[in-house]
Amino acid sequence: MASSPLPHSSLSSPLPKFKPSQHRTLKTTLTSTIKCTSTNHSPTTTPPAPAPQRRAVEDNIRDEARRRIPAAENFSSRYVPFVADPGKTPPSDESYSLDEIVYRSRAGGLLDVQHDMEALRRFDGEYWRSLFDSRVGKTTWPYGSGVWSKKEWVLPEIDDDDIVSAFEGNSNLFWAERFGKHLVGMNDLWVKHCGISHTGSFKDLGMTVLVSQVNRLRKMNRPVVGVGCASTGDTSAALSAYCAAAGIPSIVFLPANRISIAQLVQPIANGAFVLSIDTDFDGCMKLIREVTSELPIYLANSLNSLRIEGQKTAAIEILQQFDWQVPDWVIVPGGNLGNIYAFYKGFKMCEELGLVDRIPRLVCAQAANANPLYLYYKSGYSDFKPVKASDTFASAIQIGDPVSIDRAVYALKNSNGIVEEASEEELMDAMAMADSTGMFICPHTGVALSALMKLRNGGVIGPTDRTVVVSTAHGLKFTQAKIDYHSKGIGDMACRFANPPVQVRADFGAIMDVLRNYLDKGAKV
Ligand SMILES: Cc1ncc(COP(=O)(O)O)c(C=O)c1O
Ligand SMILES: N[C@@H](CCOP(=O)(O)O)C(=O)O
Repeated sequence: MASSPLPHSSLSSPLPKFKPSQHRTLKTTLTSTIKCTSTNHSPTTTPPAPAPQRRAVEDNIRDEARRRIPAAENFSSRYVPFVADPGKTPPSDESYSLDEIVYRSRAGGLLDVQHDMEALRRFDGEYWRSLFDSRVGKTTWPYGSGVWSKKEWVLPEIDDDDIVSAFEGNSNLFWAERFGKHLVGMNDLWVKHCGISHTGSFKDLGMTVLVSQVNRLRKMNRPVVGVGCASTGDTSAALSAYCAAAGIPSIVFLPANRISIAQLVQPIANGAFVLSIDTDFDGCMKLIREVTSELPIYLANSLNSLRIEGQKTAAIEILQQFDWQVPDWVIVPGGNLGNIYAFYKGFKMCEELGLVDRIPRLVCAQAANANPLYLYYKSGYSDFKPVKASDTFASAIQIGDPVSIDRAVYALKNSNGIVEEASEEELMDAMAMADSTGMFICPHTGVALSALMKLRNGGVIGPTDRTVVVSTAHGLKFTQAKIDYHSKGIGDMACRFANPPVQVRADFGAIMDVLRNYLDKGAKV
């Protein structure tokens, strides 16, 4: 007999209450071997009850988490105004609980999620490294997620039961052996495949956090009837999937005819209310900001600093995957510019909490057709002007007025960072070259790889520098761009690495002729 879907309200059944004396530490199995730096803090060692091999039919991993005795640590976080220039800006006492619905400071600036670093510092770097390492590759709710395995640094106060997760994160850090060796003369080049994920982009990392918090707010009867975003495709895909998983309405504003078919179909399939609007992304962004200030629709773009908290875990994951060794360079394609700051924040927290002793240099890579940050960088950060972004094959970063410009500049200045740009031909050639070495990347990753090639050619990045290129979306979302390239169907582009299929008659002789010709040209057998 088919069972009826779980109504959303059934998720809000009250949690068992525990007396303070029953509280245990974060990861009881670990604490006996890990040093705690506080003298007045004494982690206990009671191991959790082993999970049964077969669950009763009415039991599941969420129930298991409900039975787990919660941690006693008082980790907390709150919104504070984002301070772009600590030297010039006087400290403010403005702050907000994460349970408030607020996206901007009183002065109209960006917000940042600030963690109680003193509380986190009560544990040393070795403690955090071991805790995070112990959670990788498990199915324990919610730590099976690469984001929630760092829960204490993300949203420490959310109840496990409110979390909406697809066990995102833990993405592959791919050793780009052939691309590195043959195309840029490097032996230590890596691609962090954030796009090989639940909805095919890094947006899942931020969206699990934002939608979980919305889930919590709705259980608290806060006025949130739905969640909305403007999108060039990936944000809307992630928002609609996580909202659908939680039974929360989602509303997405898309620039008409400017996103790929694969991206358009994602929110449609996940049941979002999809508005296709006759403007570009910047126009959609302006409209969603106006709408969310009028209606009880929660804003899900990265202007909302909750998103950054999830996205920063990709940086922590990179360090973890290198066994807590710090790479020299990390190259991130940039559009609305939340992600470059997220990477900075993840690396910086690891440094501040003693997991590593330095942070990598960051590179933000933009499409030349949508390059406001690049132009600002080239002006010595003296004169920021939004641009009218032109069409680009890297359509998800066709953004001329990025909301996180201040965050990006902060990240770059504090990591001795660089901004590079790539023309349409450069980014498409880079994508084709990467694909020919066994990857299947998106055009935005092509932008990042072209930046790498330029910085290698200019001698800025050395042959032995350990370098990570962040791949932001799955290549399968951008098949039309690849088809156009490989069929040499792009005006003014040589498409030097095109590999069009050969049309041949169904005839043995004809096929042998074609194959001999191919082998004579030097195909390796
Ligand atoms: C595939 C892809 N790459 C890169 C970016 C740029 O990220 P950000 O807007 O955080 O700079 C986006 C979205 O903007 C994206 O969808
Ligand atoms: N590429 C993004 C653009 C919006 O970025 P966000 O991080 O501010 O949501 C998208 O996929 O929509």
